[in-house]
This record gives sequence, structure tokens and C-alpha cells, in this order.
Amino acid sequence: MAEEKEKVIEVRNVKKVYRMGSERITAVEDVSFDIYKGEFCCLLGTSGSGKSTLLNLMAGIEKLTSGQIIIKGKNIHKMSEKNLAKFRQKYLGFVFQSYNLMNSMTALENVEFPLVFKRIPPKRRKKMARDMLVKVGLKTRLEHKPKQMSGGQQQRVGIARAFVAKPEIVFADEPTGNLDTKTTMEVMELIKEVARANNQTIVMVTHDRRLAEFADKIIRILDGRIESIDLLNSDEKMDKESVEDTQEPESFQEVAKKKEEKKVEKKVDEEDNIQSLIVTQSETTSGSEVTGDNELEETSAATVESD
Ligand SMILES: Nc1ncnc2c1ncn2[C@@H]1O[C@H](COP(=O)(O)OP(=O)(O)OP(=O)(O)O)[C@@H](O)[C@H]1O
Repeated sequence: MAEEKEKVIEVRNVKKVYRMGSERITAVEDVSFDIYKGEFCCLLGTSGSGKSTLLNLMAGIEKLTSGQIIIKGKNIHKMSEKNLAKFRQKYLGFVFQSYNLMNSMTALENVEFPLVFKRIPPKRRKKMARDMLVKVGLKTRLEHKPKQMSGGQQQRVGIARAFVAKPEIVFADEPTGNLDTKTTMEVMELIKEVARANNQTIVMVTHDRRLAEFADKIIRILDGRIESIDLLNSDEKMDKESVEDTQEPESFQEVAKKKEEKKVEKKVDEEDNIQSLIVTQSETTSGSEVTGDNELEETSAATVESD
């Protein structure tokens, strides 16, 4: 719940239309809402409802068709690419379903990443990255590379990376979509706890209404429009009876649970999994900004390694 009523994100009459040949797909239609400092806000909807598009618009990754997105008083879609990139580095953090870690780098180096942009001296940023990894329970995995860690551990590294520079806002797109039920709950608790400790604002996309219950505010998206906005507090959880099922056939968590029940040993090749998901991620996110950020990250990776 927001402790101060400072508006950090204002979404005003936002519309996004994709053009595919002669076809026009309206992914987001006339969406308006506000998010306040310290709020944990969830965009909840079925597959194809437009929630990821909305998140990407809010992060400035996708271009608007019309409307406005104001973050910390700035109309982000009026910024130059360069200023937007700087703005993102200063105020925003990201957690992705596919972790998006650099496979050639250790956990420590991955978490140092955003601190390089902030020009924090190597010794200090190493300490900050280390402290953050300890906080997320990875004290014994500092020198491990992503493929030497489980999915849950990799997502903890992803969370440490997103939060280490203490960004005011963290965007998370299905952050637990690739994890089993137990790890999902641990990761959700972790995100919530870290954000609470620093009064950070979270905007999370999910199709899973159980995960939405971690939020203070649930914005339900249906066919690109807002269906409802619910405010929750810790004592007042969503009335499951009144909540319309999100109609997702089976979440990753449900599948994982069933497999656990049947005592099926599941060995996932993490490296292949991450690579294919990263490809999916880059296929689903469009726009030159994404490419720009990746280039930026590659550049800074070299900086980390050369320090
Ligand atoms: N780059 C694109 N080009 C054309 N249509 C797109 C593009 N990205 C998304 N869409 C369409 O916009 C709509 C909303 O997609 P979006 O990815 O935002 O939904 P979502 O709710 O996040 O779904 P999911 O949970 O499956 O990721 C869908 O109909 C989708 O097919």
C-alpha cells in the first residue's frame, strides 16, 4: 500500500494499435490509471489481453499510438531515445520471465551491471552487488554463472540486478512464469519484501490471479481495456468466488505442481531453456529501444569484465 500519495505513474487514454499488413490489431484501447509511490500494482489478464503491451508502453519499450504515459512528471514518449535510456537507467528496473542474465558472467557481475551505468566505482559496486545477492539468499553462489544455478536462483539474481541500484520503479513481466509453485511463492515474497524495504513501486504483469494477490492494486485487463481496478490490503484478499477465472488453461505453476504430485523427476536443461526464452522475449518486444538497451548492456558487460 502506498505510504505517501505521490503519483509516480500516470497512464492517460493510452492506445496501441499494431499494423500487420492491412490488418490492424488494437492491443490496448483507451486505458487510464495512476500508480502511487510504493504501490505494488498488478496488471492481470488472460493471454492476449494486452497486459505485456501495456507494460512495454509504460517502460517506453513500445511506441504509443495515442495517449500519454507520465512517469515522475515526465512524458516518457516525448523524450529522445537518449534521454529515455538515461531515464530508464536512473529510475527503472526490470525483471523478466526469462531472467535475461548474461551467461558468460557470474552472478556478481550480472548484479553489478546496472551500477556500471551509474558510474559507481568498481570496489563499491562489487560490495553493493554482493550485499544484494546475500539479501536474496545467494551468498554461496556469487561466482556461479547462470547455467550453474537453478531457475529460482537465476531469478533471484535477476531480482538482485533489478533492485541493486534502488530504482524507484520496477517492471516485472511474469517474473515467476518459469518457476515451480514453491519457488514462485518464495520469489514473489522476495520481490515484495525488497520493494517494501525501499518503498519502491512495482508494476507486475501476470495471468495468474493467485500471484495478483501479492499486489496492493490489481488492474484487470480484458481485450485491451480496463475491466476493473481493485485495491487490496494485507487483510483483505481477493474474493476468490467473485473473481472471474482468468481462463488460462494451466499455469506453469499448476503444471509444475502436478508433476511434483506424480513424483516425476524433472530435469530441465536451464541453458537451452533460457536461450529459447530470451529469443521469445526479444521476438515479443519490438522497437529500437530494446536493441539499444541490449547494445548498452553488451558494452557495459565489457566494462565490468575489464575492471
Ligand atoms: N508486435 C506485435 N505485432 C502485432 N500484434 C501484436 C504484437 N504484440 C502483441 N500483439 C497482439 O496484441 C494483443 C495483445 O498482446 P500482448 O502480448 O500484450 O498480450 P498479453 O496479455 O501480454 O498476452 P500473454 O500473456 O500471452 O503474453 C494480442 O492480440 C497480440 O497478438
